[in-house]
Amino acid sequence: MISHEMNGLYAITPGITDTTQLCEMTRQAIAGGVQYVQYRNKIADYRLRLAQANALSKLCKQYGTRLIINDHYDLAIEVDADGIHIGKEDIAITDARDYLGKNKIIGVSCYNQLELALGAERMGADYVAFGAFFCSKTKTNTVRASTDLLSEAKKKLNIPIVAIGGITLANASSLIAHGSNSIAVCHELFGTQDIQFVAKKFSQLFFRTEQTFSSSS
Ligand SMILES: Cc1ncc(COP(=O)(O)OP(=O)(O)O)c(N)n1
Ligand SMILES: Cc1ncsc1CCOP(=O)(O)O
Ligand SMILES: [Mg+2]
Repeated sequence: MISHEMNGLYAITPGITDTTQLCEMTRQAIAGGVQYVQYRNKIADYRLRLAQANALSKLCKQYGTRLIINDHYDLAIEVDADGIHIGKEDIAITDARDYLGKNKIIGVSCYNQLELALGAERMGADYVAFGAFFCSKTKTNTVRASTDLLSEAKKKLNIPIVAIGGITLANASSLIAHGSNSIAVCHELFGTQDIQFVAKKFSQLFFRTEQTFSSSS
């Protein structure tokens, strides 16, 4: 387990087959201030996943942005990504750690369950993710998480918290204010004409929310 400050915008890539387009969209997101990129593609076959993950790995290394691979620990190793994100249908945390080693990031989906998050932390997760907080256009089979859960989790966890699911520029601030260190976004970021602009707007929310906190405390 590595100790790192997880902060800011976490981009979840859209499931598209055009690798050049995927890289250009991701490059724009990084230019707008994205701190973490998650390669998530549920429709690609092995060859396309490998090609896309390799291309994103090169891109992220070029800009010093962390790349997380969704689901596939073997792909993360293959492309020398910074870590993986796993959920309830994926590899166990302890097995992932054995394969990836102590220097890689392991993120774990905890849906709307604090108990899962406490267990994930004990097993060596580097961050936990809660959600969906809102209705997601990207993933429909989700459970709903609340800001109360975020506040409770903030008190009990020592590792960073990521919020995900239907997050927009209009609803993100309340998640940050309730203790989310990072917000993971797909549609609101990649479904727009000006990805760089939207990424910048999301990134500014962190700065503003933190400023509001420190000036009022
Ligand atoms: C940051 C982040 N949080 C949650 C998820 C969802 O993971 P999972 O439950 O394994 O579902 P899939 O994404 O695999 O459909 C995530 N990918 N990233
Ligand atoms: C992977 C995942 N897990 C819960 S919601 C979601 C999708 C996030 O994408 P969007 O920001 O478009 O809702
Ligand atoms: Mg998964």
